[in-house]
Amino acid sequence: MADRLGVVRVDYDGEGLSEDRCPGAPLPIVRAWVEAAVARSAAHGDVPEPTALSVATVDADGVPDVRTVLMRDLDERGPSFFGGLDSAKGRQLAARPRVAVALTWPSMFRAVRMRGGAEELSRQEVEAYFRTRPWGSRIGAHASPQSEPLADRATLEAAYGECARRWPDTGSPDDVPLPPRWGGWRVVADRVELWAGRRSRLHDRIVWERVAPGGLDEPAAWRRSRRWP
Ligand SMILES: Cc1cc2nc3c(=O)[nH]c(=O)nc-3n(C[C@H](O)[C@H](O)[C@H](O)COP(=O)(O)O)c2cc1C
Repeated sequence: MADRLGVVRVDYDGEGLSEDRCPGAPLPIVRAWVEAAVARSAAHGDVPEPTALSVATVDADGVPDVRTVLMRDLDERGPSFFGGLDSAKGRQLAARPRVAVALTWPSMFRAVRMRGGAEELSRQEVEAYFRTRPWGSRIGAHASPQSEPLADRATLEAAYGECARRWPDTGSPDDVPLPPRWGGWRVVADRVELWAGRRSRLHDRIVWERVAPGGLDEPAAWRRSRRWP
């Protein structure tokens, strides 16, 4: 049956999520779901960007904003992502370091949500990641004052060409310096939710709420509960 947008209704038929599969702290299962999405992407191609992370911030007027980035790391401290420090997200996070993020894998009937604080990554962490990026992406980071008004496409390409001439590709990770206003953030979650779609919209929702300081891998820091779908 198609709905009003012409979209065929799908009865989500995932394997669900039971308490006995959920550890006392969320990291192991979040990581397992990310790894499963990455593996599925490689095997079936129906999860095009398995680490695509929706990042919601709040502007100075309290109006929410959201965009998609790529999650680049995930450890007990939280997921991290990169972008321009003076971009809209960068300015919003500098003024109000609160964030909500979501990973969504519709073909797997799974989603993960987190909310909490955002902390800026150290220059060492940013540099270490920047050096792993392909030359063209490193040049692009220099060429683009992200989120600023841009007159036309030609201006962007001219800026890229100028940076490419300035820092030619030598095959070394040192050929392009880290742009001073390019950085990254880590989400320090105080709430984590896993959603597993099931038949007749009777989905499983398991929530971990922070009750004490500690990493995403420390059961003593979290209280786990279930939510109505
Ligand atoms: C799949 C996908 C991945 C993206 N990855 C990043 C990223 O890792 N970092 C980034 O700054 N922007 C990324 N973008 C672009 C952002 O969605 C956004 O346009 C940009 O960060 C500027 O957002 P802002 O003006 O709210 O700061 C990505 C977009 C898509 C659709």
